[in-house]
Amino acid sequence: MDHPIIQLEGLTKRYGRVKAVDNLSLQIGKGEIFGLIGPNGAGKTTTILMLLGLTEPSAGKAMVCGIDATRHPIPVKRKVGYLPDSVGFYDNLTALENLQFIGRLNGIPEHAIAARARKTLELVGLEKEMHKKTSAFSRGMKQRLGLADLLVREPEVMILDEPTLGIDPAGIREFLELIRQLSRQQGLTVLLSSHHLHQMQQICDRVGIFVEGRLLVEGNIDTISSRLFGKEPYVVTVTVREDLAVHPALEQQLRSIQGVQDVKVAGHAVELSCRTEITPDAVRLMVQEGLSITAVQRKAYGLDEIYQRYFESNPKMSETHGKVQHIYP
Ligand SMILES: Nc1ncnc2c1ncn2[C@@H]1O[C@H](COP(=O)(O)OP(=O)(O)OP(=O)(O)O)[C@@H](O)[C@H]1O
Repeated sequence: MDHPIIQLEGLTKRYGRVKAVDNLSLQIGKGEIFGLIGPNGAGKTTTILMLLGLTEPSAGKAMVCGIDATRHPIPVKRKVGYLPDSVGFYDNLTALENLQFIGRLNGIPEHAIAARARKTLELVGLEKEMHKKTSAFSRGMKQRLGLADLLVREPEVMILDEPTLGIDPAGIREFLELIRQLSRQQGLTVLLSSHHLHQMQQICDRVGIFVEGRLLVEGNIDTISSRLFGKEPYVVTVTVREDLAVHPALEQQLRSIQGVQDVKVAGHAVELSCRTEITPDAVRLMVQEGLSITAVQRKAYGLDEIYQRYFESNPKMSETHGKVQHIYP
């Protein structure tokens, strides 16, 4: 990577006997959206705290925008905006007043504060609500205001910890889209920590999977997926209108198609596992048998499956021998 904005080298944090973060090395480039994924206690928050200079590492280094976060925490805080999972505001002030107050605290010149606060509220989609008191704000509106609170300081890096917690589904979509736009339009680097794998899949350019303080794998989701599941059979589910109990011969007919490894018939659906793409052959056969196809769905291996493979069944952990897998496209 040419110009990493975040550079972690051998970063380690011990709390007594617990290694909350264990020898973490990672680089994140300008404008990237990077997702930190892992079960509770994996070390995500501790990593964030070290990046912000709020916790001192036991070993290793965290550099942000070329600044050592441990030695120079104050200049780092000027470059990094942190959105915790829940943000507090002065309830008796309006959104605009809250933001102006934050601007003043952060040394924005008085003549520039009002215009910058308004512009930022427009950017996060709160232009209509800027004169409302924040006591009347919903959770989603508060998260947007949290984002504005961070953006008004014009950071280079945004660190967001579970930013969509408690927001409704439509609000989540809009919020994620907003983060993506900000990153793309302003070249903002985003570090996102979340347990919501679907959301992470939608928004992240790269993810890192943590467990017990160690980074097990990092890379682009599609690339990790094809590495992990590239040799798996294709799994296709074909659904029909008819009850397949009255077609007892179908299973055997499908098994005779070349490339088919397994066939499971249940109710109105057939699940085919195959070495090659045989969906057209299977569908043709089923139509010839007089069946009415209502859906054909190929199994996709996304972040959910990757996560499951890494922790819940855990088969790959021993193969990594404690080394991180850097997976490049
Ligand atoms: N101040 C502390 N004192 C002692 N142990 C701590 C402290 N902070 C974190 N830990 C321990 O460090 C480990 C990593 O915790 P951390 O909060 O970084 O995990 P996390 O991945 O952010 O988890 P979550 O998803 O629950 O937020 C855990 O075992 C935790 O108990």
